[in-house]
Amino acid sequence: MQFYKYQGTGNDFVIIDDRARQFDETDQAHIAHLCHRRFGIGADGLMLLREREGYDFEMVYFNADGRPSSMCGNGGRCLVAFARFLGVIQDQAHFLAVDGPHDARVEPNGTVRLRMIDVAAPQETEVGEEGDVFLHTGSPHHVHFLDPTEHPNLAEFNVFAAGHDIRYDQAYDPAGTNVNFVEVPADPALPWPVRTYERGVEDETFSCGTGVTAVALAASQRGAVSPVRLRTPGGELEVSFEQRPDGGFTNVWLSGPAVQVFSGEME
Ligand SMILES: N[C@H](CCC[C@H](N)C(=O)O)C(=O)O
Repeated sequence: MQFYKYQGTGNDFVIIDDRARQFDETDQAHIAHLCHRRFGIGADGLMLLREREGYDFEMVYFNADGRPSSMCGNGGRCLVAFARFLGVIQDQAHFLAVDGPHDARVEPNGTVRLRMIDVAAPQETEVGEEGDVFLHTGSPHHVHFLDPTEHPNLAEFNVFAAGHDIRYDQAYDPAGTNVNFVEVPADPALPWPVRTYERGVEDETFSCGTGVTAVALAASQRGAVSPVRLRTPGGELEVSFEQRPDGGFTNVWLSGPAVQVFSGEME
C-alpha cells in the first residue's frame, strides 16, 4: 500500500489515496499500527482521500488511536496539498469532511487556506479555571489562558498533566475534548503562543488546527483582532474571521504551511 507523510506546523499525518476504496477503514488496530511512532510509520492521525459526488474529494480522518474523529484543521490543509500533488485539484478545492463541506485554496507560496465551519460564541465551562471557555470548531476545544502571575512561561507549563485532567473530566463525558493552553501576549497584535493536548492522540501535539482556531476566536474576547497569528511549537498559523451579531463567528479561515515529508510502501 502506497502512503504519503505530510505535516502542517508539526501536526503530522499518514495520507492514503483511497479513490479505489481498497482501504479497510473499520480496522482500528491497523490504523493505530500505521500511526505508531515506533512500530509503524508514525503520525498524529491518518487520512483517506476518497471520491464523492459533487465534491473534488472526501476527507476521512482517524486519530492516532485508530478511531474515526471529528474535523482536523491541519489535516484538511494537508489533504488539500495532497490533492493538488495528485492533480485532483488546481489551486482551489471544495471537499466534504466529517463536519460538512469545506472550501480551500493553495497560495502561490504554498500556504494552504482552509475555510472552517461557522462557530458558536465561546461558552463558559465548569471545567478547569475561572475564565476557561469551550468552543466547537469542527472538533471540541477547551481553552485556558494562563495567568501570567502563576505561569509566566507557556514553554515550562506541564501541558500533558493539565491537559490530560481536563480531557478526561467527567463534565466532558463521553466524548471528551481537546485542550489548549494560551499565553496572552503583551500586545494582542503579536502572535499568541499556544500548546495543545489532543484527544485521540492522548498527548501534546506540535500544533492543532481546530485548536488554534478555537484559541483565536476566544482571544477575540481579549483584544485579538482578525487575522490572529498563533505560535505553536510546530510553527505559526493564522486565523481570520468575522463576528456575527449573535456573538458567533463566520468566514473563519485557517492558514499555514502543509508539507509532503516522504512517501513509501507498507503492507
Ligand atoms: N484530535 C482531534 C482531531 C484532530 C484535530 C487536530 N489535529 C486539528 O488539526 O484540528 C479530536 O479528536 O477532536
